[in-house]
Amino acid sequence: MAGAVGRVVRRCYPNALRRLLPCLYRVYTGEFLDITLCSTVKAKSNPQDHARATEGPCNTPKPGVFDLINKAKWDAWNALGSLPKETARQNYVDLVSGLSSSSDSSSQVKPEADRKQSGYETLVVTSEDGITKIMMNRPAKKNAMTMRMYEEIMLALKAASKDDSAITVLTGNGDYYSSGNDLTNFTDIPSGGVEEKAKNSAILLRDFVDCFIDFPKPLIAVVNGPAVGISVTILGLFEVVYASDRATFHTPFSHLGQSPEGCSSYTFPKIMGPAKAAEMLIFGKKLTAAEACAQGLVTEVFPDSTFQKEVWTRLKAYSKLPPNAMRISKQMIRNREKEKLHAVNAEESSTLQERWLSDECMNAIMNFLTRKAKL
Ligand SMILES: CCCCCC/C=C/C(=O)SCCNC(=O)CCNC(=O)[C@H](O)C(C)(C)COP(=O)(O)OP(=O)(O)OC[C@H]1O[C@@H](n2cnc3c(N)ncnc32)[C@H](O)[C@@H]1OP(=O)(O)O
Repeated sequence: MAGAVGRVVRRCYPNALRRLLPCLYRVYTGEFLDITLCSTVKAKSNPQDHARATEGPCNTPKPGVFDLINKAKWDAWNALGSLPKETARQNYVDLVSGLSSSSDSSSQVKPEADRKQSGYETLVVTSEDGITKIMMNRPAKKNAMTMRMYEEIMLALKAASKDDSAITVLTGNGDYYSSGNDLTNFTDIPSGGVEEKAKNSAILLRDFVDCFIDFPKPLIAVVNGPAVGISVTILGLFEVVYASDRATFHTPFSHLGQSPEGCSSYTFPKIMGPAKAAEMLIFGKKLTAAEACAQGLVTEVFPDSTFQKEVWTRLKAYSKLPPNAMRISKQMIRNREKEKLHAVNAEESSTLQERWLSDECMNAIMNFLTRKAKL
């Protein structure tokens, strides 16, 4: 496989790639590298430096998929790879010093005044008025979803499922809701090569979508701007989707050599009928908010100028409804579908694992990374 891809790369991108992406070039041409730079950058301010500093490279079995907290810790520890112990120790000391000074200052704040949950790097999570709001927070990158963001959304959902809020909201900071999967995710190749990368990504994708399938409380998407890829497909697993009239809905999987995920191969035909679903999922037709609403993917569209005000007023009213009644009603609507959704998720994830290794997919990603293509 690596040989075939290498031939395509050598033929199509002989100079640009050598100049722009030396790491990627070596990986795709078969000279697999341990890209320690990526691990080192990630290791900065990472609590797992503690484990790395005291115990050395990751040496314990990977926790199960539902053990989210330990799995996140394990992934972070494992990602540090061969970072020198001394560097890991120093990073850990820096992190802990930073934490203790910030906790000193937060003790000055009245407890009820600050409901913001810290510790997230890619999200802002707040809990107020019976609503937990999970906001994707990489506005300069159009809220593209990094591996870390997937992990953090899973942790935030897990926490929201147990907190005292009645409803949970996912939204984006800035002009985009989300541009979908961060395409640079594919450049951080482990020592096992692209096959291992594809396998790990498929596991993460499956875990991520499972969290939405199993989420027990009403889940609301506040789509503040354009939405692409996986940020669109998972909308079929939300109870309610409110959109600004600036939002668009785009699933360009064929353009990227990929295939649908987020259970959309099942939920979209159910929601909008097979013909409309095919236009989106096979041909990558981009829908306006009004079109998405007409097809049942979006609940209601609001003018952008009044979007936030109108939506949050509505949500605050909903959040005062009896929470147990809302959970039970959600279960009744969703539960008979759950088994099917988990099976669809497993199948979509394993199909994508193969797609990511295809020349079609690798070429599309490299075209984006070398600035030859945008959606
Ligand atoms: C565990 C793995 C699970 C994978 C699940 C499978 C998921 C599949 C998908 O989600 S498929 C969809 C993937 N997304 C894309 O292909 C979008 C790519 N981005 C674009 O085409 C454009 O950036 C845009 C149309 C979204 C916005 O264009 P524009 O308004 O001109 O802005 P910029 O392009 O200048 O973007 C600003 C800044 O953000 C970076 N960026 C935006 N989106 C992504 C992205 N998806 N991945 C990586 N980087 C992204 C862009 O490069 C710019 O960065 P810069 O300022 O140049 O450093």
